[in-house]
Amino acid sequence: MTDAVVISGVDKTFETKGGLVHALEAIELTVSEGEFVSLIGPSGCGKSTLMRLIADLDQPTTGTVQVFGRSAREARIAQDYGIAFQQAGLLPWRTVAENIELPLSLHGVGKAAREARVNELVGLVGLSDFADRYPDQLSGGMQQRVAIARSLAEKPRLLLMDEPFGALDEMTREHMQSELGRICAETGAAVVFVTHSIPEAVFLSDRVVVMSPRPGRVQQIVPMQLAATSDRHDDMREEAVFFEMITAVREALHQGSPSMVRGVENR
Ligand SMILES: Nc1ncnc2c1ncn2[C@@H]1O[C@H](COP(=O)(O)OP(=O)(O)OP(=O)(O)O)[C@@H](O)[C@H]1O
Repeated sequence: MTDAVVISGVDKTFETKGGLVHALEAIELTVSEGEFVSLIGPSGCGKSTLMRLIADLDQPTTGTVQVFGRSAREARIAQDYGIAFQQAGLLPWRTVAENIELPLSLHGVGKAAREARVNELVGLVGLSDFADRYPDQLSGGMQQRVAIARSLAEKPRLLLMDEPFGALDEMTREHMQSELGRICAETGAAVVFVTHSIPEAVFLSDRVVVMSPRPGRVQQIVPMQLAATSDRHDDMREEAVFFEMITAVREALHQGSPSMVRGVENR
């Protein structure tokens, strides 16, 4: 089996008018095939930067990033993964259905198969009645759900998700977490997931990567001693072991300075 993501010795420095910003330092991280890994840490610790390096939207200053054994660049060209980032990034002149089917049409999937997949996906994200609307007719949370549906269109082996549920209300958010868990179990996709919510990270992940304040380093990797991600259900949110894992992640975050917890939600 080839690992989904291998990050070795990665540093990232930005040159700004105010001087050098050392965003990431000595990052080592491997995400196995089918594994769900969350990144959590204080605001500005480099979570989004790390995601952008994996997606080849930016390059490391030193070190390497591999995706399914290829360079990040080759993986991007081969479109080995689906992306859902904070900004929904929808095309305003395309309807919901047309946005979701875009990756499929780009890859020559036939009309009937595209329609069937889009129907499935709008149902999944609760937007069946909105398939013909345009993005500016939707709330921010709904736009985010369209972006999630689009990232899933091709059943990718790897999903890169940067706070995809940040704009959703709590009820929808928990629903989407359960759905994402189910989808990943079904498709065997590996996921790298950025969140500010400890319970969200715990509910979804096999392992939670706790990052330090800038320059972001991997401070601790906390394995979730819970049922397999494919067997997790909403009732788990009320179990003692769930709270134990929340405490374990919170304590890992607190290992840094007290300001560590800024930008991290306990809800
Ligand atoms: N293109 C850039 N140019 C200069 N500095 C940058 C750039 N991108 C990110 N940074 C800086 O790198 C650091 C890490 O930013 P990043 O957005 O990755 O953090 P984050 O952990 O995702 O934050 P948040 O939780 O607030 O979303 C920050 O200090 C940020 O200002």
